[in-house]
Amino acid sequence: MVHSSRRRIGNKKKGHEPRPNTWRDDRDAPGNQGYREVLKENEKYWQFYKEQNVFPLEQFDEFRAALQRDLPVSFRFQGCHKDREQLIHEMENRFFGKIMEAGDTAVCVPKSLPWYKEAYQTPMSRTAVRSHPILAQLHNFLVTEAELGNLSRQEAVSMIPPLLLAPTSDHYVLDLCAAPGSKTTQLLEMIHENDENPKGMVIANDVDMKRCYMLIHHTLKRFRTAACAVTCEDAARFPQIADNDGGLIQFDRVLADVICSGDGTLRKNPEIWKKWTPQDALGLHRMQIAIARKGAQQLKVGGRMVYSTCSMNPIEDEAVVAQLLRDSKGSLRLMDTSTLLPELKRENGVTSWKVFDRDMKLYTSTEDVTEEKMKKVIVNSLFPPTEEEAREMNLHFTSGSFNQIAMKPGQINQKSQRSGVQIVPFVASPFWGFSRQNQD
Ligand SMILES: C[S@@+](CC[C@H](N)C(=O)[O-])C[C@H]1O[C@@H](n2cnc3c(N)ncnc32)[C@H](O)[C@@H]1O
Repeated sequence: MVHSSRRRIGNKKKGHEPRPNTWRDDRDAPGNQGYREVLKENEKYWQFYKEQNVFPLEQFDEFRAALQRDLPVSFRFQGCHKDREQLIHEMENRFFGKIMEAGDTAVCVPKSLPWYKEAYQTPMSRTAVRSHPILAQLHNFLVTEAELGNLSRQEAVSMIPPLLLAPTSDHYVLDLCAAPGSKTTQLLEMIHENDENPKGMVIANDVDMKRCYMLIHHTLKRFRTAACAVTCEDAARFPQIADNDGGLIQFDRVLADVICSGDGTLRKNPEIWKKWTPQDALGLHRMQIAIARKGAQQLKVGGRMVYSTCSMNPIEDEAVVAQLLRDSKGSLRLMDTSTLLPELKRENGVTSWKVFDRDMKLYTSTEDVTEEKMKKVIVNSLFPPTEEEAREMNLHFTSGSFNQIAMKPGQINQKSQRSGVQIVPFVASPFWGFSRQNQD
């Protein structure tokens, strides 16, 4: 199934009224105290992350407190909007001065992110913003501009993968797990940045039909473009696409913002507090590898892929990246991304981790598995590489924030030659992408 966003926009009914003056996700609307009622505790979660070494133990209390705080409000002005600077100016003039004059110490003026100057963040939650008299006016301004397609409300970490991919107007981009589409929009903005009719395009794919609908009718409706097609396919089986001359399209950029346990999104998805166990990640491991592998197969020689999740769990991040590197037999390599977005604070990835099941039983290898039903779950690729293998892979480049993979000549599989590919695994926030070939 392929939808052209131009056809969709062309069919838009005349006189269509803007949606109500509210963010789409209304869980923190007055009267709905959903966030408040959730007990922000999960002993297994804390124990699991204490064992994983993804950050120094002395930072544990800070980590815990950060996850228990409300999600900060963040938004970004759309990259290809001609009047972007003027709009930013208007926002600052109309609201920021008034907020500072009010002298309320509990109020924080949104600040531009050091690594993305068109994006803003305030540590205040949406509920706090909406209940403050001046900030509520700012909120209404943001809602209106979002409806008009001039800005996107998006978590700050979610903005990073497209920035790392940095597509240009002639790039073919594959967004393998795209819905609801905040990164798809950002990628589209980037290919439109200096070109109203770019040669390149974004293929936005998601396996979930309802979420594809949401991507088209909620997200893409605000962005007029003929440079996007939406497909509904299992990313692990994404087909090879032919161009007009029958040649197979290879993508310049691939985003693998994969399905994951979402355990880095506790502030946005509080129900995870109640139900999270280490088993969530175990069940997704093979799918994540399959999607990442398909993305790498669709990548052009010299292209770049970002693998990202919204989990800090090494099983969903480093273990997947390590297996992808093993499978690539030298045709992919991780790149040090420290020169990209230099103002972004980031941590090195880990090279060693522990494998626990639902009951926090520790496995050191597949030989520890006694239960028959766990034999398919506890597989070799869950376990950390040897020190030597980790060093050869540059696995430490994978990071609590993100990292890249560069590329050297080689083969991904017997049927496709690749070289010069870059992969950027992105950890601790939500995202990834891929596609399917005719082969296996
Ligand atoms: C983390 S969300 C993607 C967020 C999205 N990239 C964005 O920025 O808005 C993961 C998405 O993967 C989709 N998904 C899950 N399994 C998939 C599969 N096998 N193939 C393609 N998409 C899949 C889910 O429906 C979900 O929309």
